Amino acid sequence: MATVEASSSEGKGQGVETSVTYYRLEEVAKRNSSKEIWLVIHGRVYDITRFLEEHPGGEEVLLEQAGADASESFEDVGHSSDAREMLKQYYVGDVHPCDLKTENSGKDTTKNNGCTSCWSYWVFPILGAIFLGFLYRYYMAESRSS
Ligand code: HEM
Repeated sequence: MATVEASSSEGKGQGVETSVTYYRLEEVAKRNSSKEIWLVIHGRVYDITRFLEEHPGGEEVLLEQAGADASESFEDVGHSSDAREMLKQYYVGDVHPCDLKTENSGKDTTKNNGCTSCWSYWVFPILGAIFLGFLYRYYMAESRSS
């Protein structure tokens, strides 16, 4: 079982113990039988086995997403805030951080493009400021000479 237990309990009697279980995507992918269905929504892992028959949208759509990342299809439907609230009951853990990284680097090409172009966010304002500085000095020199 490829789970990592990340416990950050603050000690006995002090607030709620917060422990997160991380699951690798390959492990989630195995839970795709009618006996056990897990899926991922926004980096969180849900065991929706007991929810299958209750789902207002039907079993079929959930079975299609079994063991996979259903974030997109979940959002496409435009689920209500009640539906989002329901998710909490089925939460079992988070996707392992290593899998979150590969997800981004593999699919999100805009992120790379964003990084290569981010220098423009500070270079252009600086050049603009220098230009305005020169302009100001020029006008000051002009007004003094006249
Ligand atoms: C554990 C995750 C999910 C929960 C708790 C959930 C919950 C709900 C609820 C409460 C509704 C009733 C309408 C609403 O309140 O928004 C609904 C409708 C629906 N859901 Fe889900 N859902 C889940 C996952 C999914 C996924 C992965 C799909 C994939 C396509 C899906 C497809 C639908 C559809 C098609 C409807 C019917 C929408 C309609 O009739 O307008 N749901 N769901």
